[in-house]
Amino acid sequence: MSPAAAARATSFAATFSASNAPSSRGLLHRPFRGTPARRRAVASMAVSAPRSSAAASFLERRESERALHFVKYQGLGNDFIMVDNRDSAEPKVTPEEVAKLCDRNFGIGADGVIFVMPGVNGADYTMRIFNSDGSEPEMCGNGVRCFARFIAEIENLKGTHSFKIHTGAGLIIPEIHNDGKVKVDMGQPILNGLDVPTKLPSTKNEAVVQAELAIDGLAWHVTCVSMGNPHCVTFGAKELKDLHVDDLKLSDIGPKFEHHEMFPARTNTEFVQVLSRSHLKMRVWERGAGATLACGTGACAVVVAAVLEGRAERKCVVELPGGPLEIEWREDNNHVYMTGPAEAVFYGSIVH
Ligand SMILES: N[C@@H](CCC[C@H](N)C(=O)O)C(=O)O
Repeated sequence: MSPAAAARATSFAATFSASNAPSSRGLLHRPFRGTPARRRAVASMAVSAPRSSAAASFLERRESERALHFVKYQGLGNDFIMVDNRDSAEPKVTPEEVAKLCDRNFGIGADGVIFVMPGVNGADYTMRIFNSDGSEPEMCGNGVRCFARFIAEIENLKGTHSFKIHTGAGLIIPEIHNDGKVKVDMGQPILNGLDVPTKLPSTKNEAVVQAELAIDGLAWHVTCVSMGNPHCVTFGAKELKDLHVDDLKLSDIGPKFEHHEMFPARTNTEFVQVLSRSHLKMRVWERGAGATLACGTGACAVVVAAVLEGRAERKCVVELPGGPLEIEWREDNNHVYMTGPAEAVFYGSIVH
């Protein structure tokens, strides 16, 4: 069955509504209090025609049957369907269903689905994320900022807050600031090539720095970094004078990195242009999601790689197609910190 046909065959139906519509209920039982921009975004997704009582009762019935409420969040255009899964240690949606829900034509459309689950090992919460192809990565930087804002919404918390989040990459600590931005302690980068993992030989102690990777007749110089999930960072190839990231055809070249035999767990790939020693521009091809507008773990890996290659300072602004992230790789504790936005864009329910 083609992916399109498979998506059509889904037993899910998603109904979208502004959360202050009369029939909105479940996850968030209160009016949407977003900024005007957020309200506009929500309104543009809502069905604006007045509901007949028959339609209203149909929607009420569908919602009360086995509706799973979600909130769609985005961080620099990296978008996620957030599910409140605090009452269960099992995700409420299967990986196959995730792929259908993330389909931009036949589903809700998203780069992934994120579940807020009960905390373990002393953490406040557990985050599980699934890519749009249904695969489960260890971590997601933009996702964890959305996760923090989503917790604040469902727990009705105002102002600054920080949480201990258990993830596949260990303990991650996001901190919500007064301006709504979220700063995240992303932990220490993993540089040992075998742990990234990559089969490329190490070039600097155990790290893989500026190693050659042959793709499409070019010898790409790559540095491999794990932020809990694997990243292959390149600033160019031997045969290329300068890399202009806007000129790349990511859908051609990205999959060749992602599925290269040197990456046994596949890889995320970042293509980077150095604008200055504190300003980098990148585009990303994500494992399991393809070209996205932003990748938080990717931006962290880029700064680590740029420092290892002597191209940049430890504190940089990283420009992504969806906007900038502030990244710092601190020398004193070896942790990487990421600061950026995250916001709710609309509310809806999935009917099983
Ligand atoms: N967009 C994310 C990364 C999501 C996971 C990634 N596709 C993987 O498979 O490792 C981010 O912001 O970090």
